[in-house]
Amino acid sequence: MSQTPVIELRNVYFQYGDRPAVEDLNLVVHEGEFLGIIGPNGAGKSTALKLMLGLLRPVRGDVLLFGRPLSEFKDWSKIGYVSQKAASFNTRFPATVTEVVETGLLGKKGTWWSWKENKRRVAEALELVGMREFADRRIGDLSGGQQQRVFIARALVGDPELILLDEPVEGVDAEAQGQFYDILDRLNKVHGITLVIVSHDIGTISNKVGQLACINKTLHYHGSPQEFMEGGDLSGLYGHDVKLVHHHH
Ligand SMILES: Nc1ncnc2c1ncn2[C@@H]1O[C@H](COP(=O)(O)OP(=O)(O)OP(=O)(O)O)[C@@H](O)[C@H]1O
Repeated sequence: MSQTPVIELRNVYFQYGDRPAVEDLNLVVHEGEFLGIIGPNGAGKSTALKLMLGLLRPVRGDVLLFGRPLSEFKDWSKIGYVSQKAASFNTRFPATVTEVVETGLLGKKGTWWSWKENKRRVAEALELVGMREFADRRIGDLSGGQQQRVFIARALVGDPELILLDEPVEGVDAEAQGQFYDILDRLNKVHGITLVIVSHDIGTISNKVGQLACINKTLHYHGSPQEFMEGGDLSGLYGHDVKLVHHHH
């Protein structure tokens, strides 16, 4: 296993207008990890993810991907992203499942596969998320949980080493959430893909991930989910939301 972190945030600072969203944030993610990022509403979790993806540039501090500063990093095909917006996808959008997954191959600089190779990759990605039989269905005709699996397939189709997911199971029913986490677990354990997932749901996420990072502008905790749950006093961080902590299984 390589020692170079997959993601490294060093004293990262970001603000929208004059309101800081991320302050002095340090975070290291190693190859093969399954990291959950939690924190209260407006804590800067989505902002942190966008900083990792180069969608936002830090005002101060450094972001390194696979050991390279963001400004030098070009290997975007190594990274898949499932955005928060995927959950509020316009269900009247007329594309088929195959077409949605194919968009994950667009914009992958330096890769130009044949039509046949593209088809093979799409089929393989759909197979991995158990959605191959839905290939020709319209995305809008699927349930929320099935749509989310299609969005994972889209993130997977370029064969990434790292996938970042921003609250991907928001609004998805409990059974579909379970299936979704099973897929993530397999991608991580069997395929060795490093995963970073942002979630509101501390109770569920703590049972799924290997590492937990708790962010409220800056990093408040980084370690095992078990220790975090046993550690107790989150009131300083969560205020009235501490009740969520009792939701462990
Ligand atoms: N595009 C934007 N313009 C201005 N302010 C923004 C923008 N995006 C986020 N913010 C603000 O920055 C702060 C951090 O937002 P962010 O979405 O990163 O938090 P979050 O932890 O992901 O929140 P949530 O759990 O509610 O999704 C919030 O106060 C938010 O209102």
